[in-house]
Amino acid sequence: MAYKPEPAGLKLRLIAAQRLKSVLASDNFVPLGATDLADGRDRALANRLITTALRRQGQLNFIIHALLEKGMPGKSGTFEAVLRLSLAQLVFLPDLGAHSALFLAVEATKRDPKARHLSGLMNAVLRNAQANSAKFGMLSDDLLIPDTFGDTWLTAYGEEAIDAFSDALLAGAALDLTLKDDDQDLIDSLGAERVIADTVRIEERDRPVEALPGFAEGRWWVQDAASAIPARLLGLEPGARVLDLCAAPGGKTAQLIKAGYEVTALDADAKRMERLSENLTRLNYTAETVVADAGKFEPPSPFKGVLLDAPCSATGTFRRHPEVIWHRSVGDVAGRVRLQRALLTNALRCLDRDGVLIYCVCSLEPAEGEEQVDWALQSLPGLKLLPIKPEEMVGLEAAVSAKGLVRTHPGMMPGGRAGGMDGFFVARFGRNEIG
Ligand SMILES: C[S@@+](CC[C@H](N)C(=O)[O-])C[C@H]1O[C@@H](n2cnc3c(N)ncnc32)[C@H](O)[C@@H]1O
Repeated sequence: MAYKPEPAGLKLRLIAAQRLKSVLASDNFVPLGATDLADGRDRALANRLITTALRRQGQLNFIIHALLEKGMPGKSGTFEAVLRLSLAQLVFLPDLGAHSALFLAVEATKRDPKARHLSGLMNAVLRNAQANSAKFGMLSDDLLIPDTFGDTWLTAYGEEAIDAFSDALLAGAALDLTLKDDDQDLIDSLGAERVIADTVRIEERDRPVEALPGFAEGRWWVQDAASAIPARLLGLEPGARVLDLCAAPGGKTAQLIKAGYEVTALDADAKRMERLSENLTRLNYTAETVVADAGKFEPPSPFKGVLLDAPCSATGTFRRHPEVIWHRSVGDVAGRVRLQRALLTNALRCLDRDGVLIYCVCSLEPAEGEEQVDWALQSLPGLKLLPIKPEEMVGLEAAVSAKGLVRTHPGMMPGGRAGGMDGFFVARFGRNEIG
């Protein structure tokens, strides 16, 4: 049989389709790396196709609904993923050319034994999409945010913020780092800009994180500007014993060590704790590590500080994980709310009489943030609110509410910088005498 070379661009689409398929089936999105696809240009293109398909998921749902009369065929292998990647290219990435989208989608479908019989349908649907691409390209951004969250967010944050959320979803996130030591030469060599406190931001990079200056020497760690806020608000004396509950992979643990505290880092997930240990080793930091359930942990003696970065819906991370807003249901949020209450209750048991407790979540849901504070103040008489003051949040004073709670969202500009930040909620508590 004559050797038939593989069409250029097919391999990257097959690999991209597998990754997208796994994310559609509920995996977290992890960009393709060199081990997935060695060629850097192919990898960049494959990641661009996947991220466009994920960020535009709401609009693609609309288009697919309009084009597939009988809905998505069941048990059809990579058909849906290939279709979404190809629609993303045809409608939203016109610079990549329509021909390759069509031709390679059909080729990719033919190579999947479970989808092969649908190559004609793929061709017909994409031709229809091509004919209507101008119309589809003008679909409303309102489709980008699912109804599950759209209404709550509109009530909580207002229309202007929601528009900014859509922009942020499409733009993705810059790379924020927390510096171990302040060094302007390092910041310059990273091509970074200061954001707030010890957070710097890299807008564009041409290398993987591990190849950036200072990584191997442990001079910084990756941490979104919003995620770096909670640990700064403990405000204890250096040397204080601090318990980091739900600590892995250790971004906040590293900050607590940097602040001079004696840190115990706890997480229920042993594998994630291994990552925490590796991260601390790279940074030349040390902490006591414990693998345990934060809801049941009984420390030998109470801590001056407890930071509870509770498991949550993670909707605030949608700039880097656009899939979360499609994966999470109202029921998921309710389940996280119950877990957070159990963890908060035990966090209080771990806290010294004059201790400080930080509760935070990377969620945009008031149910996991502001409403949890209302619940805690009513249900845990041992807790009192220690309001956070705007002057503790230099460059982000607007994130502090009248009650002294911190709420960030992707429409905010930390330090006046464009590019947004994750959605985060932070509350600070102390102990009541009766507690
Ligand atoms: C938001 S992540 C923590 C991020 C971390 N604080 C940081 O800054 O790098 C939430 C963590 O909670 C952990 N977790 C979930 N349920 C837990 C439980 N019951 N007890 C302890 N850890 C738990 C997860 O394994 C996960 O590592």
